[in-house]
Amino acid sequence: MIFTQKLECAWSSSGSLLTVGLDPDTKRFPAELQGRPDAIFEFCRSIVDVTAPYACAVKPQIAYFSAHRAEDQLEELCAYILAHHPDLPVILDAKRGDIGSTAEQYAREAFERYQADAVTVNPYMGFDSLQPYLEWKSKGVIVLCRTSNAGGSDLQFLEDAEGTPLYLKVASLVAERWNTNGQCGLVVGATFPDEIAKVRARVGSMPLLIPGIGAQGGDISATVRAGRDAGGNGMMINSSRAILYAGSGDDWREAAALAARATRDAINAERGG
Ligand SMILES: O=c1ccn([C@@H]2O[C@H](COP(=O)(O)O)[C@@H](O)[C@H]2O)c(=O)[nH]1
Repeated sequence: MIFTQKLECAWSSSGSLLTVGLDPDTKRFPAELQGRPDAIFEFCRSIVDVTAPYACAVKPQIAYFSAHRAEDQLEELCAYILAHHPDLPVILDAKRGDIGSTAEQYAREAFERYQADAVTVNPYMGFDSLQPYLEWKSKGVIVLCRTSNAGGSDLQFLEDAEGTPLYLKVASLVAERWNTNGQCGLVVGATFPDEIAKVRARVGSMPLLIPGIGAQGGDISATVRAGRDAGGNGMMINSSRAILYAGSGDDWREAAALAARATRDAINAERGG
């Protein structure tokens, strides 16, 4: 099954647009995991098990694994998710971007080593830098467009001679020229709901990965109003820290599950789902 089909099935079976972000910060782990060599895997595995009923996808952020020489734990985690939650899409947040020959290796890493369903990529080296990912026809390629951080405006808001900002040029390029196989999505931050609406207006029903609710303070209602597609779906709304670290005591699993459920419900309240 190709990524977009898997995502549509997940939206429908879970009734959720929430993506649970896996940003395992070892300093914030509960006491029971401190000092364990497999702590990163065990933390993420538990989080996935307890939040999966409330999620349409999970998004491991690769830096939290590679910084701790824990790529093997990411590999094991992705294999675990595939075996135990086969209907839950895995979006590898790597934000890759490099010349084609190197991109081929990054694509293999994402789709073969980690078996991810989709990967995030940076468009600023142009089409040939994304082509190696697009050759994996069954996989999703999610392109940075209007990122959630304030500094994203430094470049993404630059306008061309007609007054079109760069992020909208990216949205149009992806929708009209690069998405020939229907496998692309865009990253648009929840901290910029007006821009989410402008992107949605340009790209039809293309899936949007929307980080920035929770710890970054993005408004859930404004995000859903701006980003939903004609069918009330179209979004993977990510929350990482607000779910992962909702509790720090013995009840950390239950706290994460409750936070995920509450976030799903807040999203659905606006969506009418
Ligand atoms: O524009 C972007 C693109 C990606 N991210 C990633 O999403 C999560 C957000 O974590 P929170 O704890 O929910 O703030 C993190 O992995 C970022 O690398 C983003 O925030 N903004």
